[in-house]
Amino acid sequence: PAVAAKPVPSEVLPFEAIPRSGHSAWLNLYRFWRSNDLQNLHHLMQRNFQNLGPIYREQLGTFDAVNVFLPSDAAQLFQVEGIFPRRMGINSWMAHRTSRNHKCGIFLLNGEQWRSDRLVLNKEVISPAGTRKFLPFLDTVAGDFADFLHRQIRKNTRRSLTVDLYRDLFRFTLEASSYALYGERLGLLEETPKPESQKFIDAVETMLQTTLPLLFLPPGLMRWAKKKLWQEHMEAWDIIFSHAEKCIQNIYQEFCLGKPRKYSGIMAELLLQEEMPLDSIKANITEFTAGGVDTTAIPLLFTLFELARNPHVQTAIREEIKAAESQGSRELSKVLNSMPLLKGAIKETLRLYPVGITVQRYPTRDVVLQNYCVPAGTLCQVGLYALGRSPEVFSDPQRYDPQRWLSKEENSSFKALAFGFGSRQCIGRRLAESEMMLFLVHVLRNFKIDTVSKDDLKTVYGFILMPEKPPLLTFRPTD
Ligand code: HEC
Ligand SMILES: C[C@@H](NS(C)(=O)=O)c1cncc(N2C(=O)c3ccc(Cl)cc3C2(C)C)c1
Repeated sequence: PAVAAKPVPSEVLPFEAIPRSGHSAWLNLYRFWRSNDLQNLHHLMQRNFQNLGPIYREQLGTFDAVNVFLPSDAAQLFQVEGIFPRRMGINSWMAHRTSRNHKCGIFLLNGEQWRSDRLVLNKEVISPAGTRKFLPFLDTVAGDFADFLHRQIRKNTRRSLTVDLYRDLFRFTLEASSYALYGERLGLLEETPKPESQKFIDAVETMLQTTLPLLFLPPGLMRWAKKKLWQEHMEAWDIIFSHAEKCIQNIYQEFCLGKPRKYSGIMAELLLQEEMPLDSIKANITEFTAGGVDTTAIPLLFTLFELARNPHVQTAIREEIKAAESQGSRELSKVLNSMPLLKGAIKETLRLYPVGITVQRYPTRDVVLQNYCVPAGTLCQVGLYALGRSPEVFSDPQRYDPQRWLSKEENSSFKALAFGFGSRQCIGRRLAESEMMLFLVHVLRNFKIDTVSKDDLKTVYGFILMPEKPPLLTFRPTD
């Protein structure tokens, strides 16, 4: 009998055939440095996708990655990430922990160590039950911020306030996340905040800024090639760790003197549970303290700007907030879940301004991306900036339209990737989302927000995506 002809699979192309950006690895790195182009990495990736197509390979010094941006390819990477998903390590951060003999938090851990810490932390930091417990703390701080703005306005004769909110937003996110983590107020929203906390905020910014130029260098080289930068980086880390150490000591001492009877923050719960050694709790709480400042403040600034230059969207969200509140004061998590448009605004901000511009994975087995064979162990990156602004993925991508997330279609299908995906996604996701939503509920209920410039904000990449110049915003009381 004739053998049935087997269907010919459209043959998968070899790995070496993937289009490449730039030239040799070291020449590329040199060009980046000389042209200070690292801060435009997100724009360069977008241009490479436009010129080379939906997949391309990039070599920068020792860094060698396959870049994709379509949701279907992100889904493929999720399928092969395994039970210990991995991102590229950060040499300068690891070097600091080793030299000071600090333990690493889950961001820097991998394998079994990562998984065992992550599973314990999930319960207090990202689970719905854990989130419900710290929501009231965030709500208190968001309310205090609205009062802080009212106090500033009363100082003016014109009953309005035009301000660069950049520094105030950093104080808000540090105040809010510290309250959720330690159950303690830092007092950053009062008239004279303690200089020590401002020093911490500045140290986080310096650390993030100095991370980028060191990112693509092997440890040995980075100490000598960029001596001054290296010292600045180490000093910033030492300030970060000493601040976190002080907060942790305070609560640990109180804990030893008598176990708190009611919920008093994430750190206290971790101490009570005794499922993690103290030095691991410290390492992770330090990551959360430092990781909870810029990452949440900057998207808030972008959201305020977009609501200021899209007054109709701002009004629609204000109506949604009033409607949600008129349904009587129910539990905070229920109130937040009855504001889909506000949630959509957060998603819209993170689509256009993704704080982390890529999600990285090492496939645990060979995977086919855009019909090319990508071997297991190859560093792959999903370009979130290109994804969020691609007309192939979002209709009318330039338009700030929270409504687009209310339709079933947009929500699923690997399009909202700003917090990553799977078991290794951002553990601070619920903390960040809740902080931003509660902040906007209190601010939008009390103030109308305006801005003069309607032009797009230029963005720069400094290990986090931020505005080149912070926008000037005007706040006027609504009543
Ligand atoms: C309180 C701490 C905290 C806050 C706030 C926070 N992050 Fe994270 N984020 C982390 C930690 C810790 C990790 C590493 C998680 C891991 O490796 O298990 C992480 C990882 C990530 C990742 C990588 C996820 C992946 O799948 O690899 C992304 C993307 C991310 N965060 C985005 C964000 C965005 C966007 C915001 C704010 C709008 C934010 N983060 C705010 C702590 C935070
Ligand atoms: C910006 C984005 N980059 S990412 C992870 O997507 O590549 C990101 C997202 N979520 C959290 C962070 N963090 C920080 O900012 C930070 C500072 C100091 C320390 Cl000790 C730990 C951190 C982490 C990694 C938590 C950074």
